[in-house]
Amino acid sequence: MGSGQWLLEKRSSFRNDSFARDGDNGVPETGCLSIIVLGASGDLAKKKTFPALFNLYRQGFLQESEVHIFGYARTQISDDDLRKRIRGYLEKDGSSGISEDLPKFLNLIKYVSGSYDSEEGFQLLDKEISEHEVSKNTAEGSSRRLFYLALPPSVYPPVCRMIRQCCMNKSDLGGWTRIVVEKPFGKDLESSEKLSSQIGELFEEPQIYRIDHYLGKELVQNMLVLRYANRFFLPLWNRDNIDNVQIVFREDFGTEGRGGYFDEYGIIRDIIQNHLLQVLCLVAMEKPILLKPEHIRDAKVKVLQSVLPIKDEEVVLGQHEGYRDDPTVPDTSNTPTFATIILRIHNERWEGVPFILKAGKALNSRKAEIRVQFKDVPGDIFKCKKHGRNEFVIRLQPSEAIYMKLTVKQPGLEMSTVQSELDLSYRQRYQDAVIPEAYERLILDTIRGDQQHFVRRDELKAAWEIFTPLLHRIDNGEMKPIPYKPGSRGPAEADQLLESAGYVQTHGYIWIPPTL
Ligand SMILES: NC(=O)C1=CN([C@@H]2O[C@H](COP(=O)(O)OP(=O)(O)OC[C@H]3O[C@@H](n4cnc5c(N)ncnc54)[C@H](OP(=O)(O)O)[C@@H]3O)[C@@H](O)[C@H]2O)C=CC1
Ligand SMILES: O=C1O[C@H](COP(=O)(O)O)[C@@H](O)[C@H](O)[C@H]1O
Repeated sequence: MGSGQWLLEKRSSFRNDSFARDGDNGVPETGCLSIIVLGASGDLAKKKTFPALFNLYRQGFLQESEVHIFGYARTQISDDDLRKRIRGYLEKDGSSGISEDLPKFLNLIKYVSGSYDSEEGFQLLDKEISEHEVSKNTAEGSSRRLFYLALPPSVYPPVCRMIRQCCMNKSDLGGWTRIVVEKPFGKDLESSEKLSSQIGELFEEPQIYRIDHYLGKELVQNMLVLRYANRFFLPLWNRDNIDNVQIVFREDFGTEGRGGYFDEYGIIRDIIQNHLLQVLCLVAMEKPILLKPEHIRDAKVKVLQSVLPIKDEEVVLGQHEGYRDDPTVPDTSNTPTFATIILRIHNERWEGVPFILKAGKALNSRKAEIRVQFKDVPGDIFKCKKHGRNEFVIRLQPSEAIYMKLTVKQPGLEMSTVQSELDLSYRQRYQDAVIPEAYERLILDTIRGDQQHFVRRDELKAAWEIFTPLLHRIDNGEMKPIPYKPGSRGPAEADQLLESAGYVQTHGYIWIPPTL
């Protein structure tokens, strides 16, 4: 077991309550905090992890007097080289005060170089962390160590082993050691379970934060509030009223230098099995007993376990033309860059309602949304059908909004009807609010010990159970993607599938986000 003492998190389930945060239960949440970004030389670290940490620092969540940030990777660079690499990404938002805050933040960052599977580098890392803890006069053991694995999953097992052997918090005086792991967590059920067991032998579940950054998005976090704090939705949210649900992710760019990674995984593993499925859970789950992480995650697991096996005829795969021109993508690649998949939930609430998950790269727009389409009005005396159905749309990005498409009387002397909307556009309604980046919020949760917005092991298993048979059929070449033009809507067959599932497109109506 090496020098690291086995440290269990000293948190009760009450501590996990998202409304019961720092300092509950006698666990000190102040004192030295070391955040270690492993894979600090990489893409995610510079684009997301360090900028999120900087934003937390600027808002006072990371105090200079107690926090230190360490970058760790194999690349041989100096502290200053790392600072230079990330500087441009931190300056990006250009808000006032950045020029004063930036040097102070960069000064908190130290870089340690070492391999991912030998003790030498991790012993050096431990020495640096300990020196920092001592310099802050932290009693041994009361410090907090957060390891963020911004690394390919192939190195998670050796890295976790090294952390465990060399870098754990040394005693049990109320501090903690936590690890954050990125998706994709495995490639199928078997590999994911193997990875879970390997990490599970080293860390307890409360120490493991499996991040899915969609769970940190403002309107994803709003989902349970909308559903359970508003009387209107309660009686409507079921098979009696809802005809179909779409959860859509579109990007108007391709794999952008990540072709090698993407080709190994494809759009289902990259977006659908994790991000869109997590959103589906929040749309479809039953009400949790309480707003505590374990109750919420229990409810999510339950709905995942009620998903029926995917039928081949309810899947359309696509690959955009030009995808294989990327030198890191094999000429014969069968990897989908687009997929529409219908999931069916076998329970009292959702029997017969298709949940249409759609994701694609190199399409005609960038957006992510949840679109709940209601059934036609029975005994329709206004001939509303010709205008389209009621829809409740949650626009996750860009331009966060919640709007409801409904039929109203056309203003004027005539009694005619028209499709309109009730619109809650965030930029207009909350003009002074700054919507935090998903990573920012989730990293703060890891520091606070709140696992509500992280994926539990059994949830991950249930998610892979749904997609593994389909993924294996694609990997074996039994299902082929249809070519589509970059900048298009994807294969026409996907729209046909939507129609056959019952989705009725509203013609002649486009929601235009209001401008100030
Ligand atoms: N980039 C993104 O936008 C997103 C990434 N993710 C996930 O985050 C994690 C990190 O992603 P990203 O930063 O893009 O990855 P990178 O490919 O940039 O890898 C990060 C670092 O890991 C080291 N590394 C790369 N390949 C290997 C390897 N085969 N063996 C050992 N070390 C390696 C490199 O550091 P060095 O050589 O210096 O040691 C590299 O700088 C991945 O799990 C990814 O799926 C999730 C969401 C979005
Ligand atoms: O996890 C990933 O997400 C991004 C999209 O994230 P968003 O927050 O910009 O919607 C995607 O581009 C990438 O392929 C995927 O790995």
